[in-house]
Parts: sequence; C-alpha cells; structure tokens
Amino acid sequence: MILNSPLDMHLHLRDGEMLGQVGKLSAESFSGAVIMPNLVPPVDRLDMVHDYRGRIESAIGDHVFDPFMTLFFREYSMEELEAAKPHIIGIKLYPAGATTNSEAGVKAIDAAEPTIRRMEELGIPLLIHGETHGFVMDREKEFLEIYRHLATTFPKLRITMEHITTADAVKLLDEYENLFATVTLQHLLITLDDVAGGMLNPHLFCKPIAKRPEDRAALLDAALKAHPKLMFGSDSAPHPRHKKECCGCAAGVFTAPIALQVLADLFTKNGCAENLQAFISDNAQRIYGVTPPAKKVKLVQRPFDVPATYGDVDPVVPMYAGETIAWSIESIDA
Ligand SMILES: NC(=O)N[C@@H](CC(=O)O)C(=O)O
Ligand SMILES: [Zn+2]
Ligand SMILES: [Zn+2]
Repeated sequence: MILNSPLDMHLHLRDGEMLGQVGKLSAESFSGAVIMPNLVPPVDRLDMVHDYRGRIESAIGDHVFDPFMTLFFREYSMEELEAAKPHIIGIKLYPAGATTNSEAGVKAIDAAEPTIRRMEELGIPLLIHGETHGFVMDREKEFLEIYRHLATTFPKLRITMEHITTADAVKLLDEYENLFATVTLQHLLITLDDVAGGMLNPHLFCKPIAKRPEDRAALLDAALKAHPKLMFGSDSAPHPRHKKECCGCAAGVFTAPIALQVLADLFTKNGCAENLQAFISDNAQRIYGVTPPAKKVKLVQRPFDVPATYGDVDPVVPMYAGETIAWSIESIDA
C-alpha cells in the first residue's frame, strides 16, 4: 500500500528535549502536521509561533515535513489576527482546565465571541477541544450544544471538532456545513474497557476519555468510509514515562511512530484500504486548502516489533509498546 503525503491534523510535538525525541518520528513518515500550541507558556503570540516553528525545524533536520502552526486561543485584536493569518493554519481553543496545559484557556464562550467573530471575518479556522466540565463520559456530548451555537452564530467560520469520541459528534458533522472533525487512532480502536475495565492502563488514558463500543463503532465507520469532513489527527501526546506510570497520570497517548502501520492494518482488515488515502491526507488538503510536500510512504504486511520506549533522554511509552503489529513501513520517498 502506498500513501501519498500523509498528514497528522492534530499533533503534540512539545518542546526542548521531548521535541528532540519525538519530532523526527512524525517528520520522517508524515508530510505535515497541525502542531498544537499547548506549551508552557502557551504559544499565543506571533513571535512565539515563529520561534517554535524554528525549534521544530531544527529538531526534524532534513526531513520533508510542513509544520502547520496554531495559536493558543485568547482575545486577539484584528491587527494581531491579520498579522498572524499567513503563518498559522488556525487557532486552537481550549476550555480552561479541560486537558493538559489548558489552564490559560477560555473560561466562558461568550467572552470569546468577539475574537471568534474577527476570525470568521478573516477566514481563520477555529480548532476546539470540545469538552465541558461535566461528568467525564458526558463532557463531549454536552459540548455539542456549544458547537451548534458556534456553527450557527458564525456560519462562515470553519470549525474543527478536535479528537471526537462519540457517535453524537459524528452525527453533528452532517448537520452543519461549517463543522469538520479529527479523530485519533486510539478512539478507532479502544473503549473505556481498554483503559479501565481490567488492569488500569495509563498509556491509553487521554482526554477525551475513550467511550462506549457504539461510539467506537460510529467513529470507525466514518473513518473507514473516509467521511469527507473527517480527518486523521493522531493527538499523539507524549509524556515522559514517569508522568504516565504514577499517581496522577497525565492524559495523552503516544502513537506517532505506529499510527500509519496500524491504520494500514485497520483499513485493510475492514476491506477499506482504498479509503485510507482520503482519510490520511486528501480530506485535510481539501478542508484546509493546504498542499503538503510530496512524500510516498510504502506500507507492507510484515510484522513490526514496537519498541518498549522511544527516546533515550526521557523515554516515552508508545501505544502497543513491546507488542508486534502486523504492518510495517517498507520505504519512504520524499
Ligand atoms: N489528548 C490528551 O489527553 N492530551 C493532550 C492535550 C489534548 O489534546 O487534549 C496533551 O497535550 O497531552
Ligand atoms: Zn484536546
Ligand atoms: Zn491534543
């Protein structure tokens, strides 16, 4: 199977040593990625975007890879937005406290609307971590009301529902023209049972938490048919092992180095191999109007032993650590 210019439309590359460990892992096999801004402090000024982009470029070396940068949502003036527009793919809104490094996020959506209005005027997409502060299994479902409100109040605004995890969110995609979504690898594969139904698995703990079998089925169905408004976004979110295997485990699943192989397996097994290209790149190119650098990734059905950890400074445990997956990357042409 050959994938042309695979894109990861939701990726955490972190900074410093962690960026040094994980940057290349995405940059070698993906052609580009939407880079999340939830650093400490958050990337919320244009000079920070430029600096962060520079650090990403040094970390990935010669790899052919476009980092599509984002700003962390706060109140922005028209001047700030106009200056930022050519350098970002969108602005990422986090409800305050909803997930890792989101403390500086939005406390009330009403207060955010003047900036959102300016984004609509300028054609800057809004990317959202869509969870309320309700009961953990209901947070995304409750947030769908806010998506509806934004989609109708700002009909020209392109809104991406990041990392959707519920059948209800899949349905909402078809109700509003200006709503799009990303979905992760883990949410196509696991349910809450895999996280907490038996022995607790901290490496599968992420926000939003994995949901019910019927949610997974709806997500998988939409991905396998390459729903035209759905894009792959790994939400690969590396945390050092000691932050995962501890009391007070950080949220995030690290999937970047195995995502393409596992997707090849999943789509092939389900008889939908021909739809993976749209899900992994073509939909995102059309939705965001981006043209990533050419890269051909050849995948073959040959067992791949997933390392127990990646990185030697502050090792990170990937999904399927120490297990054998059925597909491997055979070659990458850029
Ligand atoms: N998904 C996660 O569980 N964690 C992400 C943040 C996010 O995307 O919500 C992280 O930055 O670690
Ligand atoms: Zn998130
Ligand atoms: Zn994320």
